Amino acid sequence: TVCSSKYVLSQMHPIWQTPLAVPGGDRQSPIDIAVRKTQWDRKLQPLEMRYDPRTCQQIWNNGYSFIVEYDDTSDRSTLKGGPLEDQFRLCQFHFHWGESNAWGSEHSVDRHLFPAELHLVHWNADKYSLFEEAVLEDNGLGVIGVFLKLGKRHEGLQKLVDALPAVRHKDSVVEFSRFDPACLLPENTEDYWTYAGSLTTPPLTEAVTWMVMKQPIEVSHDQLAVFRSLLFTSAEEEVQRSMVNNFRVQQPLAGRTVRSSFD
Ligand SMILES: NS(=O)(=O)N=C1NCCCN1
Ligand SMILES: [Zn+2]
Repeated sequence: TVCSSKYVLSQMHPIWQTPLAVPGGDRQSPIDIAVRKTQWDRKLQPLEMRYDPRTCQQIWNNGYSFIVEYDDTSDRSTLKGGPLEDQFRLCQFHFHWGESNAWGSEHSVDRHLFPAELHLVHWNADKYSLFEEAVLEDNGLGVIGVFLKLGKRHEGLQKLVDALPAVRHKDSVVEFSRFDPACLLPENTEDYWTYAGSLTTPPLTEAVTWMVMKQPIEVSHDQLAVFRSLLFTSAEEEVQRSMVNNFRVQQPLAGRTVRSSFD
């Protein structure tokens, strides 16, 4: 359901100029994952990602992040298993990052923030026929979150990093093909946390089953620096603003349980 609650105007998001909190929303994201309060669910199945690199279409700077978009008009890049009861289609992936390596991720683990976080966004194609439909339903979306930590250069990410200067400004788009998003997953995809949440950027709808990977991937300082060279602003704007700190503030757990697929 679309968040029908009234917005609190007391706080505004620094980038979207929309309210931060969506009270009346009791399943908002992101959250801190307090490990000692998570509950192991031994019935959680392994996640099954089957991505076809040929469905990769383009990279787009939407003025908040850079989005790598996939053709989701058929079941060629799919996600199922884990906590999901249906088959979901990959529609896009994007990242959130900070101006410094000390923060940038949306979720945290025992309050530990990572320099960046990857979101692979999928929608329930068994129940709905378009992303725009699924985004309004409580079982409509499945987002995989992967933390990025500073370390060795990520060879698979480099192809994406090399394309970023072409989408430096808001509203720029560049063709991007044959990119396998599976290369951005950690070796261990069996261990994850899952909870019922929301989108962290508008429309902020409470439609998301989150699956946050326990194991981060490693990227180099130089690769993150290229993320930070992107701009929130379009080429025409007088004042250029660096695309950094594009994460939402954490939201109340509001009594939810975060389950783990591992003990
Ligand atoms: N950061 S997030 O939760 O994935 N938010 C999204 N909002 C719009 C569509 C895709 N994703
Ligand atoms: Zn995101």
